[in-house]
Amino acid sequence: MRLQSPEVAARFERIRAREVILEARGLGKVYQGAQGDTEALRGIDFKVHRREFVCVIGPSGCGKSTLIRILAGLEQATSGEILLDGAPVKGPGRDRGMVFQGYSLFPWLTVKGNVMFGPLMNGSSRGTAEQHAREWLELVGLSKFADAYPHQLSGGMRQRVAIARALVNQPRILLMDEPFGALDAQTRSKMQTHLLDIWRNLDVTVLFITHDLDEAIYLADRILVLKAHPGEVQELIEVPVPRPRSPGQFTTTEFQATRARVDALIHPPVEAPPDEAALVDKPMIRFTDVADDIE
Ligand SMILES: Nc1ncnc2c1ncn2[C@@H]1O[C@H](COP(=O)(O)OP(=O)(O)OP(=O)(O)O)[C@@H](O)[C@H]1O
Repeated sequence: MRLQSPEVAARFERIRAREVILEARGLGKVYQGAQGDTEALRGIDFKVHRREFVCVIGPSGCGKSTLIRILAGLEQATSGEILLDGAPVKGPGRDRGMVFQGYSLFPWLTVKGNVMFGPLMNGSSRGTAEQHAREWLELVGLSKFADAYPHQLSGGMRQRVAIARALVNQPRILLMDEPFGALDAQTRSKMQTHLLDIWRNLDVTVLFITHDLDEAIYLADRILVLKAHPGEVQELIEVPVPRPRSPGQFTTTEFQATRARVDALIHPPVEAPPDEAALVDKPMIRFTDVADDIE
């Protein structure tokens, strides 16, 4: 079945024609610990183009967080390198904005203060920092809450502040590590749509880690599927769902077929161990004497 419509194929042609912003070359990471070494990543190669939205997905322990921490310059690779705009990443920098799952806002600063923090640290005057903070808070729809403190906001609002705080420095790339993972389903869905709206209006490339297949397909141009032990690239999939995206697309053939494909990669069928059939016939241990009638 042909899944990519001519329009979507043409869109990927255009993306590929854009410059490469981020490139991983033979990236590897081995953690050394008292219990021995853990190879978290091995031979990771991929390229991300300007204004592309790439989601990273994979089973627990496949090295997603390690990868994003190396991209952020918070962790050193043991082999290979990361190039941002062609230059090797050697440490943290303003060219990368980070949004994590945990609300990493400063609780003692107001919403505006949190967003102004980066520009002030980078040498902007108070006036300029405040003006930029106001612009970004307007973009994320939080102008009215500029003087509120983080504890006065809902989880979704706090993540919007975190996005404004990351974007105010005008990074080349936004690195997002399960940013909506702690939100309830409804808020999460609103935040996904909100993020797409923001991204559409900006010259920013996004690398977004998630556990959630639907989230990855809804947001991404391409999905980088990793496999675990060690973390290696399994596939880099072009999402055939047209843009602009809307929640109504969740039921489309393209969406469902992509979902089945990624799901099969992440959860390959497991062969039952030879003695599993015997287990099924064993009696269950009972922890209750009450209400046999529920059976
Ligand atoms: N600081 C560390 N020291 C030793 N081993 C580590 C460290 N951080 C991660 N690891 C190991 O590296 C591997 C990859 O971990 P990582 O947290 O990057 O995976 P992940 O895909 O983000 O996992 P999850 O989806 O569960 O958050 C795992 O086996 C993990 O135990």
